[in-house]
Amino acid sequence: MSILVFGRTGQVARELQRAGMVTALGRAEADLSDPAACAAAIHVARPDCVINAAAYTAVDRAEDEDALARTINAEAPGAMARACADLGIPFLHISTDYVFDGQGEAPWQTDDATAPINAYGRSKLAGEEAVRASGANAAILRTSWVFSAHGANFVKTMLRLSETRDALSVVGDQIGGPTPAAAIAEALLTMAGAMTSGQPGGIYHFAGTPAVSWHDFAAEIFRMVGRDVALTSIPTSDYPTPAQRPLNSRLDCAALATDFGIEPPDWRAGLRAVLKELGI
Ligand SMILES: NC(=O)C1=CN([C@@H]2O[C@H](COP(=O)(O)OP(=O)(O)OC[C@H]3O[C@@H](n4cnc5c(N)ncnc54)[C@H](OP(=O)(O)O)[C@@H]3O)[C@@H](O)[C@H]2O)C=CC1
Ligand SMILES: Cc1cn([C@H]2C[C@H](O)[C@@H](COP(=O)(O)OP(=O)(O)O[C@H]3O[C@@H](C)C(=O)[C@@H](O)[C@H]3O)O2)c(=O)[nH]c1=O
Ligand SMILES: [Mg+2]
Repeated sequence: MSILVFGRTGQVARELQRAGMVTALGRAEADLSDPAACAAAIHVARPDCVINAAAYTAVDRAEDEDALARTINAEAPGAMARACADLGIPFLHISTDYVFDGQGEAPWQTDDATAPINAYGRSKLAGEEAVRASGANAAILRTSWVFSAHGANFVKTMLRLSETRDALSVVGDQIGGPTPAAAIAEALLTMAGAMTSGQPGGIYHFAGTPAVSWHDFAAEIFRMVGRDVALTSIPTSDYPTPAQRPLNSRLDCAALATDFGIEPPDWRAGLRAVLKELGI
């Protein structure tokens, strides 16, 4: 099975290249700010399946770059999905917990109403809609709080800050599931195999378990690495950022287990593996 991946340097893109026999297109080969070029790349490659692992992921910056975020996160995936529909091949796309408004405490179901509260989330929701409208056999995998040894993520931010600071304040009222990029790659490859054999896609959730606050995630990072950082749990109101973030990011992952046999990963095992890879 030949799999074409958009994205080469990103967290999930790297893990896809490590886990499977895939052809990865970096920004130089396919720039998502040019949706037609992405569609053309699919027609040239004629793969059995396409996975989009590239996205505009700078949540705060998106507030000022709404149009660019929309082109990359919505128009480009839409064009990719339509190319896959033309070729009759499956398309797998990654979305986010940030399509929800974060109200309540119940884990979000795949068919719960979406209502993004920031520009990144709105661009990702528009991407979901473009993919669903394409007519392709498409899967949209919503995940959250992605971390790996590479790229920019909360684990690496905490480790970096702890080198120069012995006290940190981290929000304790945003709750979600940290998700290892390697587990997302594995899930996508399993889904790609099943969909290439005819299984229908749909919207699915996939996040690490158990759900925690960013503060408790940070505490576990420092506990595992044995760094003595004085951590204070603060409310979101004490950590102002350009983009508003949802308080409740819990994702109900049951459908993916039922339909594809993929269970949510324990993020603590994933964290241990990432710290080992970082040599800590
Ligand atoms: N990170 C997270 O916490 C979460 C991510 N997601 C979703 O998961 C998916 C993968 O995210 P993740 O691996 O963390 O992403 P990263 O932020 O690690 O990487 C983003 C990737 O997209 C590429 N990219 C960005 N802009 C363009 C462009 N114009 N043309 C071509 N490539 C581009 C980047 O390339 P370059 O290096 O050249 O910039 C990079 O390879 C995305 O769909 C994201 O929305 C969902 C939930 C949480
Ligand atoms: C650095 C730092 C962050 N924070 C807070 C800010 C924020 O609420 C939370 C996490 O910070 P980040 O900048 O990593 O969060 P963010 O980049 O918004 O992470 C999101 O990225 C996008 C792409 C997604 O799709 C989401 O699932 C989610 O992973 O921690 C603190 O409270 N103290 C700190 O010292
Ligand atoms: Mg970020």
